[in-house]
Amino acid sequence: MQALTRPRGVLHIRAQGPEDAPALILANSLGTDLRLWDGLMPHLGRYRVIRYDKQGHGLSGLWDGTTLADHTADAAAIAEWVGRPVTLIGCSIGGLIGQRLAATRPDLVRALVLSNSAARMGTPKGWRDRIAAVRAGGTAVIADAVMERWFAPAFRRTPELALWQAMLARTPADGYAAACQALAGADQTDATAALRLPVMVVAGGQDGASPPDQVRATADLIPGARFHLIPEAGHLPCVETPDALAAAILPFLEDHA
Ligand SMILES: O=C(O)CC1=CCC(=O)O1
Repeated sequence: MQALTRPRGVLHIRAQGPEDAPALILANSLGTDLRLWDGLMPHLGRYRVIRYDKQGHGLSGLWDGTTLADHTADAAAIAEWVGRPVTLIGCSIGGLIGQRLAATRPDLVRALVLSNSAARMGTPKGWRDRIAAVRAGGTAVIADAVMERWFAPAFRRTPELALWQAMLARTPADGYAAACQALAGADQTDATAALRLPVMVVAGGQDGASPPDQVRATADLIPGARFHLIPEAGHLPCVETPDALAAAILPFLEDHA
């Protein structure tokens, strides 16, 4: 277990792979911890891969965490700890963190992979409603509805669903609400349109949280961005279709990481 000390708390990180290999940071979605990427890891053996639990999730503490800037500062600290420019692969809010990191600290980022992410996600009212629900009853009360947003019907019939539901239900309400607050205030549209680095964008054809058209629209903002649709995937292709995700992104990583 590894801890990265931040000025006001500690992040749980996990670094794997050859120390001098091209470095990847994997940034999680809302309500998940670094196990999100377990299915993709066997495909990333030739890279130095750093995973982490976002503030308020998994084993990491919660101190700021209510703005996208707070979460981006954590990602920047991890990239500085790595000591060389990284490729950030971000899922959902993790992709928003990547967009902001590339916009504000281009010295730290070689390339970006945005999985099921967009320059702006959801609506402020939608996030406020979700915050109210988890503050009143904990993350367990939204777990059934969120599983429908995360996963395509075929995956929802597997026994594994219960494990992802448990991960969400065990996310502390304060940490989850803080990240929802960050999402409510996040709009990277202009900054993302100004990005000039290699970017690959992946969408899931059955994504109930960030529909493919919205993901595609974000790819269209960025000159030269590659776009790939995984028709059978929902919001978390790294969980549902890790082989298809790897097949899509490995050539990009080979070119740019
Ligand atoms: O839980 C959801 O609705 C999906 C999601 C939105 C932002 C994020 O990171 O996950």
